[in-house]
This record gives sequence, structure tokens and C-alpha cells, in this order.
Amino acid sequence: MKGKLILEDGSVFPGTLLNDVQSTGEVVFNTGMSGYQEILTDPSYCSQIVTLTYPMIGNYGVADVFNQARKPFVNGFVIGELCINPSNWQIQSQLSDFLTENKIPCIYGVDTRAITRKIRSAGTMKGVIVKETATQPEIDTLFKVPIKRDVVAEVTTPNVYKMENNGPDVVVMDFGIKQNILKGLHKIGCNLTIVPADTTAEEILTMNPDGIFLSNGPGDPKDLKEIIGEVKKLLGRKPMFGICLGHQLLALALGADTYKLKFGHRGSNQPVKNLLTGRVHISSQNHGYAVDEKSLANLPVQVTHRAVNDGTVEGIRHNDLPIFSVQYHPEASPGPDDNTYLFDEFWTMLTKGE
Ligand SMILES: NC(=O)CC[C@H](N)C(=O)O
Repeated sequence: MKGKLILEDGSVFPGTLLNDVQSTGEVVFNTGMSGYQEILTDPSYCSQIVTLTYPMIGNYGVADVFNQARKPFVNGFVIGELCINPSNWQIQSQLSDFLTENKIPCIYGVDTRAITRKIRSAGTMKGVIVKETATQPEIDTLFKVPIKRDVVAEVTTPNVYKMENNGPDVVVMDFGIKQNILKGLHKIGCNLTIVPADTTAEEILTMNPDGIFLSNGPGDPKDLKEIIGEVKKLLGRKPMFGICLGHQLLALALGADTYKLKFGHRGSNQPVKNLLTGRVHISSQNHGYAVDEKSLANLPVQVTHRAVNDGTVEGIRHNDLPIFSVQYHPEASPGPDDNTYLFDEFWTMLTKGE
């Protein structure tokens, strides 16, 4: 069935609908050459319509091992060529079946590079996926659907659970955590207790962990006022490490500010400079917001990492307390493993308290 992606500014990108599902969401692009299943199941994309610049998608199928969450949370998927004869030794099913089973609206055969050029110049915007025959009132109704804001509540774990190990006890605040972050923390030996996003500082401190981890997650960090209040109460009590949304929440709790980037950083080869070592690492990224460097001026916080492409803040560290965080994704999935050294730094903090 023919369909189209329509952006808020009126631009139209025709394609073919994989299934009969229409959608509204914030349209964002990812430049990764592989990793479509990890992108689909990364909870940080909740409520967004994701378009991929790589021209052929689905060529190695899907397999459970790539899932980053219990299900995909994207609101729509816009791709170029949809591969229908995939091959991979781990393959369990076809991407098209995975999308249909999970009711993910998908439009393929679309000029996704044209969408990307549009968003890069005009900025991220709202869009809808509709059938070619949709009437103007139907399109208007879809555009009126607000972009969901209470997204962390949708993706967080409903219950506390554990991933046991012999090392230090770490409480993981789950704002929409990717599986590979849990694997990364577990691999270095951490004994993990994963708690829902609305767990209070008092509840966490009662567990008396050796450290606290703040996860990635969807949405605007400034919408999470209550969580920021709880994170504030945890500062200085335990070593803390934050990734992506967790980094933004730590910064906000420390008194800094965040802002929305024009079109975000989403891809698997984003260069980041470690200002402490001078080395540039290639990183996986997925963020639409960033910490405002000016707002750090009078805080006891230093910028440790910077995006090479646009100079924005990619990592911070507290001058006196064992607290650090990065905006990008050291756990990769998808992307390179250049940055797993950050898990080792957390380990040092947990075991030496510095
Ligand atoms: N991956 C993330 O944790 C993203 C954080 C936040 N939702 C952003 O878009 O900036």
C-alpha cells in the first residue's frame, strides 16, 4: 500500500507502507550503517519516528540477542530499501515480520537522505506516517496528536529486579535502560539492583549500595522534575555514573542547564574527544538534548569530553565528589567498543571511592 511521511513544514516523502499502522512522532535521523534492531529497541527513541540514512535495511534479519529492551518503543520507522532476503548466522526472523508483529508503523522505499538533509537544515520536527489516500482532515487529526512527554514512566521497569554478581552493589535507576549497559556493568562484576524511575533517594540509600548508576532514557530531561529532586539528594552520598539521560539528570541536579539541539546526534561513528587524555574515540550516540556548557561555569564540575563535530559537551566530572557522566553510549550496541574504558573508571570509583 502506498503511503507517505509528511513533516510539520509540509514536505512530503512518498513510499510504501509495510503495515496498516499510521503514526505521529518527532522525526529524527540515525546515520549508523548497521544496528537497526538495537535502534528499534532502544527505549530512548520512545515516541519518535526514526529514519535511517543507510540505504538498505534488514539485510541481516533480526535475532533476540540484539534486543535492547523487552520490545521496540519507536513510534515509526522510515527506511530506504527493505531487504527481504536477509542472511546472518544468528538470524531468527525477518525485519518486516518483527515490525509487523510489534505493530511498528513502517514506510519503506523512501528517500531517507532527503529527509535527513531537510531536518539538518530546518531542525527536528513533528511528522506523520499516513496512507497515500489519507484525507486532509485525517492528516490534521494525526498532527494534532501531541508528542508524548511522560515517556520515562512508559519504558522504566515496573518492578525491582536483580542481576547478581560478586562485586560492588550498584543500584541502577532505570529510565529506559539499554540491555547492553546492564551487560557492561555486570561484566565488570557489579551486583546490580535495577529499580523503577520513581524510586526515591531514601529508598535507594536504604539499600546501602556502593554506587548508583543513572541510565539513558527518552524525552526532555527537564520534564523530570521529581527525579531531578531525588538525584539531588543522592549527590555526595555514593559514587555515581550517568549515561545519556542519566548524564543530563546529573547535570541538572548539580545546578546546570540543558537545551535542545537543532537535530541531535544519532549514529554509530560520532567522534568524541577525551579532554583529559587528548584522545579521540569513535562513539555511538542517541541524544536530542545536551548540557549547556555556560551553565557549568560556577559549578564544581569540569567538562571531560567534547563532541568533535560541533563542540558540545559529551562528558562531565565533579571536581571533588566521585561523580561522572557521559552524553554518549560507551556500551555501543550499535556501534564501536572504543569507550568501554568508562565502565572500568566506574569500577575504580566503586572500589577505591575516588
Ligand atoms: N539516549 C538517551 O538517554 C537520550 C537522552 C534524551 N532523551 C535526549 O534525547 O537527549
